[in-house]
Amino acid sequence: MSETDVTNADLPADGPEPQVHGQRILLDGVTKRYPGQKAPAVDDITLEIPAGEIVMLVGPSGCGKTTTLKMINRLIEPSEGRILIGDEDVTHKDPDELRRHVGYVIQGAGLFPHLTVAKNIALVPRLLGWDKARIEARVTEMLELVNLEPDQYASRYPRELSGGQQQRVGVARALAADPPVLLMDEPFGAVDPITRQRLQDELLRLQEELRKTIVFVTHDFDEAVKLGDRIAILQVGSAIAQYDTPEAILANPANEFVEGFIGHGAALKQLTLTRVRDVDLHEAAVARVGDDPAQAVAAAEELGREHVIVLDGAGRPLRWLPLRALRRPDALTRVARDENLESVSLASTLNDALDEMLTSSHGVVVVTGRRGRYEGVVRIETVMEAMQGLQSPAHEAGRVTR
Ligand SMILES: Nc1ncnc2c1ncn2[C@@H]1O[C@H](COP(=O)(O)OP(=O)(O)OP(=O)(O)O)[C@@H](O)[C@H]1O
Repeated sequence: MSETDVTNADLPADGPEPQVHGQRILLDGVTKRYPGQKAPAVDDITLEIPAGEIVMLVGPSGCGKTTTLKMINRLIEPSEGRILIGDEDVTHKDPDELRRHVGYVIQGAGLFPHLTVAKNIALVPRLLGWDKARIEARVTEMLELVNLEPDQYASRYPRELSGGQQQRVGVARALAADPPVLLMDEPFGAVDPITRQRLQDELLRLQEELRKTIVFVTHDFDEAVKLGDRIAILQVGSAIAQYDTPEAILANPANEFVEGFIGHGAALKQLTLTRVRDVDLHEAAVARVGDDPAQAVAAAEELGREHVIVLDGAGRPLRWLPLRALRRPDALTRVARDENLESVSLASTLNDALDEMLTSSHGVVVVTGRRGRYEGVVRIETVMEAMQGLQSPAHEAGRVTR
């Protein structure tokens, strides 16, 4: 499967609440002093991370985000304080044992280059002594979970994958032993913006199913708003400037530091709070591979459209074709996939959709849903309308719903 095939599957909005598999994390008065440093890198942080939520740690470079994160799996030992996962104080637990139950994803995925994808994913289950059949089944399940075809990818080496695919394998590896907690340190920092947006969407889709407790470090406030159930905005020494939902932080920044961090264009950032699934999609003219081109043209003309979006047999968008390209009778017999087709998923934000439109200058992006199937299109007008709605007084007063 290529990068562009991968899109979100969305759970039905009215389905049962998925079970929470994550555990609460409590940092209780945690301090880290590095030898030879005058001030502590992390100074007495107390933070409760609720079970099954994504909490984003954001803040300027050097403020202590990574140190805070790495103390949770004791890659860095706290100097003072306690860390609880569930009800267990893990501050004095055997660190190797602890790390087998805490997934960890870093920038660039951190895969072992000399191990195949399957062996990378199997690492922790092997350390936990799972039998061969169980490990094999789990590797297949994990690759499917992150939208990589097991037959195609299991025996490859990391260098034979794109950056985005490597990052997916990194996530699969971190989840292989089904840990209740996942720590992610700028995991999508090294991939291009489009791949980054897709990986973010996939993480949200996974989280709908998995409900892990995820602590996620990022420099990028937009990423924090998109992914976070809550955001902790940190200042030097991991001092918490504000810890709240993205909506509350955008509506009521606690102080000047937070205001500065949010930066200008708060209205634009509000677009990050609105998902594509929350707006009315438009219908494009649609044709399927194998359809009669003349009929496709007639249908498009009836809708007053000059282009059709061609779908494959599984209903996934392949490419836009102008009507003049449909004059040949075999025009829809074989249609190649446009690897650069602008598309977003239902879980993407309107900000993502706007980004795609601005870089493509089409003014429209295709929306995909479950298993990458075509759902409709978002038009620039929809984004503009949403932006006007977000600037209304109700939103300024902070009554923003998600
Ligand atoms: N091993 C170390 N020894 C000494 N000082 C360190 C060490 N690791 C980090 N520091 C210092 O601790 C502070 C916090 O670093 P940390 O990496 O946690 O910050 P960060 O917010 O994650 O930064 P960035 O966003 O740049 O990755 C910084 O001043 C850093 O220089």
